[in-house]
Amino acid sequence: MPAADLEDELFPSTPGKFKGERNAHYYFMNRQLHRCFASTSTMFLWALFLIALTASYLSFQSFVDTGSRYFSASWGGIQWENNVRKSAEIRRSGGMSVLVTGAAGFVGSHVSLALKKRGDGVVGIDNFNNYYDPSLKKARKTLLSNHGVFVVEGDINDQKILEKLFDTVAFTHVLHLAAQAGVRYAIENPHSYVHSNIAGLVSLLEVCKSAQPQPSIVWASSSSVYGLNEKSPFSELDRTDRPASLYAATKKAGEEITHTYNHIYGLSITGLRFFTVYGPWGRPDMAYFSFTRNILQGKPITIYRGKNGKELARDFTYIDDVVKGCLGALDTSGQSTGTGGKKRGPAPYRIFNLGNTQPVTVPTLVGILEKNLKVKAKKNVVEMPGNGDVPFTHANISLARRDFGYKPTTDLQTGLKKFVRWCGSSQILGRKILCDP
Ligand SMILES: O=C(O)[C@H]1O[C@H](OP(=O)(O)OP(=O)(O)OC[C@H]2O[C@@H](n3ccc(=O)[nH]c3=O)[C@H](O)[C@@H]2O)[C@H](O)[C@@H](O)[C@@H]1O
Repeated sequence: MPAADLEDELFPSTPGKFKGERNAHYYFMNRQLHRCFASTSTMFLWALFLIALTASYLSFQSFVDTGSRYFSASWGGIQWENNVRKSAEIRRSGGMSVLVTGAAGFVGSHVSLALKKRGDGVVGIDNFNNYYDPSLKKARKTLLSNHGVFVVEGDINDQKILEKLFDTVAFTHVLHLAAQAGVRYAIENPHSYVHSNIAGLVSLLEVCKSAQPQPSIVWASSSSVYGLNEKSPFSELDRTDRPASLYAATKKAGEEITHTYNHIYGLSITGLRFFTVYGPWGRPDMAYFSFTRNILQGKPITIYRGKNGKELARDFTYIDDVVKGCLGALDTSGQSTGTGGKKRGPAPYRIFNLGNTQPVTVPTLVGILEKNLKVKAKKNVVEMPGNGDVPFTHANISLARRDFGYKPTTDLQTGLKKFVRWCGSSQILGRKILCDP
């Protein structure tokens, strides 16, 4: 290598260095231009190369997406459509075809079964998330499938799947139960509440408002919307603007959002405020269920206590009573009035409490479990952490009684006895997966 070149390599020149020497300056400019062009063309080639690389990556991605959609789609296709249509078939005069969201959930599976048994058409949708053991949800799905109810695996945030369902079946009703449940979990995972209870709800309502014909909608609100309300029993006319948890706030938001869709698009809306629903096939995250499991496993349970040592109380409501309430609400929902996404007249907008009207304290609940399980609980009594709980709930149910004859008949003693029996039965998951040590 010539010395000058070597020098250039070792000490890269700057324009200022050669200012006084004309030749050297030209020589230098030449070299710079040459370099500049050389580097521009190299850059150009690199750019071309990168563009080609990106293009081939994108087309590969779209191939993979199309391929995986084609090969692994859990919905769509002739067989799938046949399953949906068959499941939605109405087998009684004056019957309904109902899309049940959250059908593999606790309340969803019970109501789906009850609808099917009386001859209504039912199609379920559920995202089988892992908020609690999804094997319980799969087991509920199997139970439903054995009774002719098809449950589609999908998320209510996916409007395409919802549109496909409405393209396949002209649902007369939607029973919307899919939600992120649980009061205290909102501290850990606030976004899941917004995702399911707000975004998911809007996604569903968007599809319902455009459906031809529009379905009537019955959906699950919650007793938690009463929040810090102290007036007892809770009436639908009481204040619900002081939620104590994000869960409650999203359910309250749901009541407002559904009102908007009723007002603008003429969707018939019925919101049901469930009061701590319990029973067989229930949710393992709820106190009665987790207490049962811990007592059976010899583990301690934590009992929360309110201010000044006051015992917490809930208007625990047995699942069969809630099922009757859901059927009553569906039967009396009235029709939506919109077509082509436009309201043609006023449509019903209703809200009902579905409670038991007999609040029971948490220590009493534990006592009943101990009696049924024949095991003493190891109790840790602690002050209620400020994570969303309210001290008590108590439903006034006169509206639901007046409008569809809602009348709960199962007290906590009887209901927990049935739950414990379910837990102990061998042919189902209850004892094996969820209750056994
Ligand atoms: O009524 C409702 O709307 C709500 O009812 C239940 O919420 P919650 O009443 O809090 O039911 P549990 O989680 O079973 O708790 C029942 C009672 O046991 C207490 N508890 C819970 C857990 C625990 O470890 N210890 C304990 O003392 C709670 O503070 C509460 O007073 C459901 O989990 C919600 O999804 C539903 O919306």
